[in-house]
Amino acid sequence: MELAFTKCHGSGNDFALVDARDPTLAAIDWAPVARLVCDRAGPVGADGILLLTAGDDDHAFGMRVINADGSEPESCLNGLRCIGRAGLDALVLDSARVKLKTSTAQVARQPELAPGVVTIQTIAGPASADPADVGLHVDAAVIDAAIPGLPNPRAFTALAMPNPHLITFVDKIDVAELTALGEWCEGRPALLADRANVSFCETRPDGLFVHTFERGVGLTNACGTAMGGATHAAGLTGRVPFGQEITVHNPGGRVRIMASGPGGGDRVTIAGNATFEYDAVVEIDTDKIGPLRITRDRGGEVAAWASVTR
Ligand SMILES: N[C@@H](CCC[C@H](N)C(=O)O)C(=O)O
Repeated sequence: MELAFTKCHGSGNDFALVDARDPTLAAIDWAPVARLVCDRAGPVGADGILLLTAGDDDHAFGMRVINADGSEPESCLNGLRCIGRAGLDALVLDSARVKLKTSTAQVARQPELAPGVVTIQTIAGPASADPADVGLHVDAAVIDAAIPGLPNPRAFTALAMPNPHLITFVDKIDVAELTALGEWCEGRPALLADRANVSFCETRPDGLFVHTFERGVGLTNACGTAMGGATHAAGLTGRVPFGQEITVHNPGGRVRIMASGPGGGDRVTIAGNATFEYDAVVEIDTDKIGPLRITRDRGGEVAAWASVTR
């Protein structure tokens, strides 16, 4: 098939976004396509595929995400900004309810965070520390505590956003340590029914810095559900008050986040870039991907994002 997509990113977390509102596209087995498209040695390279899907009576449109390894997670909040932009543009809306795999989120246009940087706000959740929601085989919620059976003694907070996250606050992020733990979780240990995204976070004067090893992907420039989870975890552990908007820095950029806490239904509100880099087509043939043909260059947006101070 000839696959038409928009290459996009939120904080450097990059995706091939496909308008799959047509039911014939929605029915495709996207796992092998994601593995071909996301391969960094191939013509595209991405952290995942985003599918803009048709809405229903309660939602203007929907989002599916396929990780680079072909697995389909419950959510992706950097991706939701890009899907939000695509859906709002397609339906000529300023805000919308969006259907995710197991939850509902809201998206809305925001003033540009810098000239030429399209900016979208997402509201998602609820964040849950219930171990059953996280797929963590322990007896009670884990909030800033060591997890028996985990090969890392740090104090973690385990959250479902609703995808599974293990979050720890450290003085200085050790990427080798983060990678080792992320890879251990990828091994489908009995402790974690659904694997987990792992994040190491540093506190900063204006907020947090979060680096994530993503389930089904590996180390990424940013992970929206992880940054939202880290802000919620910062509230649960008294590091940042619930209801306060902070800047969350990441290796790919920064976003603004507010975690409501229980009083606001444990939702996270994130505002950040939804940058479209180019539109293109590629031919996909079972286990082969053809050369990339760019149909629209969006270099102006790439440059606008590059000029944003980190
Ligand atoms: N990058 C995403 C999260 C994508 C899903 C994740 N890899 C998982 O498997 O849960 C984000 O921005 O939230």
